[in-house]
Amino acid sequence: HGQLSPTFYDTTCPNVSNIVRGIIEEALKTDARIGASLIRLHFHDCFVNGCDGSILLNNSATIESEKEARPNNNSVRGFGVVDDIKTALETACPATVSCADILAIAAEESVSLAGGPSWNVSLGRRDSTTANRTAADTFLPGPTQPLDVIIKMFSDMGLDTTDLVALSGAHTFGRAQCLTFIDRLYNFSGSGNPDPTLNTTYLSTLQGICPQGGDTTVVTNLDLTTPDVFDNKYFSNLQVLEGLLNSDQVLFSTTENNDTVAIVNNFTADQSAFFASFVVSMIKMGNISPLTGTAGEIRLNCGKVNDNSTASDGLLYSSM
Ligand code: HEM
Ligand SMILES: [Ca+2]
Ligand SMILES: [Ca+2]
Repeated sequence: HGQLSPTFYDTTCPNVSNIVRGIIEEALKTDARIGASLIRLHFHDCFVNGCDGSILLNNSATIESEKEARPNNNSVRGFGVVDDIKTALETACPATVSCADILAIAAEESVSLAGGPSWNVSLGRRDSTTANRTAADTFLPGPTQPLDVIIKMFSDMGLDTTDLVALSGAHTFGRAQCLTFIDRLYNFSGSGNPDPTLNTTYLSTLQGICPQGGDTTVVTNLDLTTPDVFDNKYFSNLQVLEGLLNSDQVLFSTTENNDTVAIVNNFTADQSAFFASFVVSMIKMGNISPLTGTAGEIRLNCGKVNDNSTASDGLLYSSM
């Protein structure tokens, strides 16, 4: 994927990163969670037909929006901020920066604004003219899926176990709804009991937030220690059985012969090792099947495919 390059917009939109950063900074003033929501959009874009902005398309006559796929529906958020970024970029550099690249840049700026690493984002992706809801239902991992299945889903995307553990570290910030982990609190794997790999104090806290028969759309912090800071506390939480999702805790509590435990221990002991791996893995994830060159288009509105008939319609009518 040598087609992508960190200097792609250097002459056509030299300020692109600062513009994206400025809008996220503004949004963070009223929504501490927005950075987390934005990086998740990039992940859910890249795992479905590659990093092509497909997740941003709304339903239309030709589009079955990925927004309504099971892992996304009533869950992914941040579309308004993406639109604000797009509007600002259309003013600064019209028809130049793709929506797929906006997600990649927003992911990096969000991590860096939350205290995590900065990196040079590879750029030059173009936007799809299609979406694939079935692929979103198929390829996005779920919080109750077994570790071996999640490992396989990542390896199908060219991401190894180190990438999986590093990228899971994005759960160092952001929120999750009760419905994504409530089985761990009352009826783990149909046992009628809580998950034994859940710290009992944390269990009581979570039972208070998510009572049986209560509103399962209530959200809580993915990282109970530093909920809005991008750091390695996510990994130390796993060591004391304070991972929120089953898919988080199994990285440490797995009884299979997986190398994820050693990686969690390494990232707990050494935050700079986590940051370095995270950057490598984000660049790898951002390289999944991009559209480049003249493939796809630069969408003018991230929610819909360009209407290429408008110009010729105008000509048609004026000549009549
Ligand atoms: C390893 C497999 C993964 C699973 C099973 C998973 C699952 C989930 C679930 C269930 C939620 C909560 C959704 C909700 O309650 O509405 C969530 C949130 C989140 N995920 Fe993941 N995730 C995974 C990997 C990743 C990766 C690779 C990233 C980014 C690199 C990521 C970033 C996030 C962030 C930042 C949030 C919080 C979003 C917000 O607050 O709006 N996740 N994830
Ligand atoms: Ca996509
Ligand atoms: Ca944190």
